[in-house]
Amino acid sequence: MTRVPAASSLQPVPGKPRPRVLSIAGSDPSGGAGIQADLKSIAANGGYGLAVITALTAQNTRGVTGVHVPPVEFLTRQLEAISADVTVDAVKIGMLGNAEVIGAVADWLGAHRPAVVVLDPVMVASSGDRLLDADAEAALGRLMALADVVTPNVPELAALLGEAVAADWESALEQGKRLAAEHGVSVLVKGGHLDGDISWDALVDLSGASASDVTVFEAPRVDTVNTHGTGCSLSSALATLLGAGLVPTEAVGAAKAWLLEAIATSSELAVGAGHGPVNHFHHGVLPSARDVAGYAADLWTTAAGDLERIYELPFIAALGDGSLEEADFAYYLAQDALYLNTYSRVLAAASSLAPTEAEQAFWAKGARECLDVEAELHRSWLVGREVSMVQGPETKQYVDHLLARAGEGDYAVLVAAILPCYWLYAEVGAVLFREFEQAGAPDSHQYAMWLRSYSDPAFAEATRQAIAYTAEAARRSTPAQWTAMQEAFAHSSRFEVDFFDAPSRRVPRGRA
Ligand SMILES: Nc1ncnc2c1ncn2[C@@H]1O[C@H](COP(=O)(O)OP(=O)(O)OP(=O)(O)O)[C@@H](O)[C@H]1O
Ligand SMILES: Cc1ncc(COP(=O)(O)O)c(N)n1
Repeated sequence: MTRVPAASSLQPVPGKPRPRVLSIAGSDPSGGAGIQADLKSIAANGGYGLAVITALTAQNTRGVTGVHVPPVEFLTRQLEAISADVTVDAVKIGMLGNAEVIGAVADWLGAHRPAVVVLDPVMVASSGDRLLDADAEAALGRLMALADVVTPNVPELAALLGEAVAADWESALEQGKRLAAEHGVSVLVKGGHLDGDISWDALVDLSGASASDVTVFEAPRVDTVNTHGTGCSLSSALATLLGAGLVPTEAVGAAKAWLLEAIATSSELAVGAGHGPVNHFHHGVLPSARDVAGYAADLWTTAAGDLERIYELPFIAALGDGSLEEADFAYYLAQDALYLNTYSRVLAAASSLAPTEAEQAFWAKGARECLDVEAELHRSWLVGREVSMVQGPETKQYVDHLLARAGEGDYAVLVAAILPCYWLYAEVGAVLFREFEQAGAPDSHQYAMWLRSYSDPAFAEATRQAIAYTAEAARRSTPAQWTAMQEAFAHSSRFEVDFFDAPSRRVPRGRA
């Protein structure tokens, strides 16, 4: 009977379907900002885009030559048509034009508020043209009360507070904190309009979902004129990622990373002679959040073959029934301790490359725990035993592989290489422990303590998280990266088999 299930119980279950994201904004016929940018941004980030148009602009990359706001009754009719039929997961609000439009959107939100509301308080285009009547700025207060996150740029921040425009990043951030406190809303302060080599943004998060109230995001400033629609694109990506279930800091981090690449590759497009658009589809259309489960399932297919081989190893059979020679076990644990020391450094490398704070903290915690386990192995098992502490060939090839992937600096590929150690250990540990219990958990079993440590629920939970992060990295990867991830995972998975087999193959046999 095989002990390898068709799907691991640690795999992520299919997540939310593709989030349905509604943009309520103005039209930009040049396609770089407004509704047109929003729909591209939503699709690029894995959402399904809907659009209700508040206003038409006549504009191109050089500026706005006209604004037409259709009768507000028709705006309400569009909004009602959507809510009568579609469940909206997230809404992004952009250009509103005048106070009457703001009132209509606020009324609709009051009655049909989706779970996520991102408000980009568009006032003036980057060309300097007004997109909101000056006397309507105060009316935005009503909408802010209905939003989860407001995303002002530096001039908009000043206008919303009735203060002078911040001259530097520190003052802008202070204004962001004040705006958040005044309106009880999270604020994403955008520093795109400031000078300097770094383009700063910060999330002042009042949702309680983040580790801290203020998270600062920095990115290199791209030297380009193609910044038309960056604010529209960022807020739509944010709404999409929040709609997919990411926590606010993760959603901002992922949206900003995506936008940075879209700005950096904008010269691939040749649209207009002024401030050109960003390259929304630099990595194509992302698979939906639901597809994360598919990536984990693909990796499992690779791991399952190796797991089958692991269960057939004499070492595992003897470990399971307690008949394993002590010298073999000691050899295995000594190699494990040696392995864990390097594995800890590799996890620390993953932490330093991680795209989100949650992942950074997760891998750093793992790195720390490896050292604790290594120390415990020395204290409890290896003390007093005559064991060689020289890396065996199987250990060496495994850690060399991991260190090489860490050196390459690609987060997605590195976590794919890291994963089999969590996953296969958790699976093997759970099966051996279950069989030990089924055999009546005999007191005479020499390795019961080891079996218990790897069937620990906390280790299973960490494994579940590691799988989820790797699958999420796969979702965001390019096809070439995904191939490299599969390769890195397959190598590590194979090295796991060799690692478990090493005690039986070591030469000379006898004492460890
Ligand atoms: N040259 C740049 N290089 C890197 N990131 C940038 C650059 N310009 C803007 N950004 C980023 O783009 C996002 C939008 O910032 P910005 O402050 O320009 O907002 P905005 O004024 O609302 O945008 P828009 O240009 O659409 O009006 C922010 O995340 C900002 O950091
Ligand atoms: C319809 C519409 N909505 C928003 C913007 C702001 O974008 P930007 O400041 O990049 O011009 C715009 N120009 N047009």
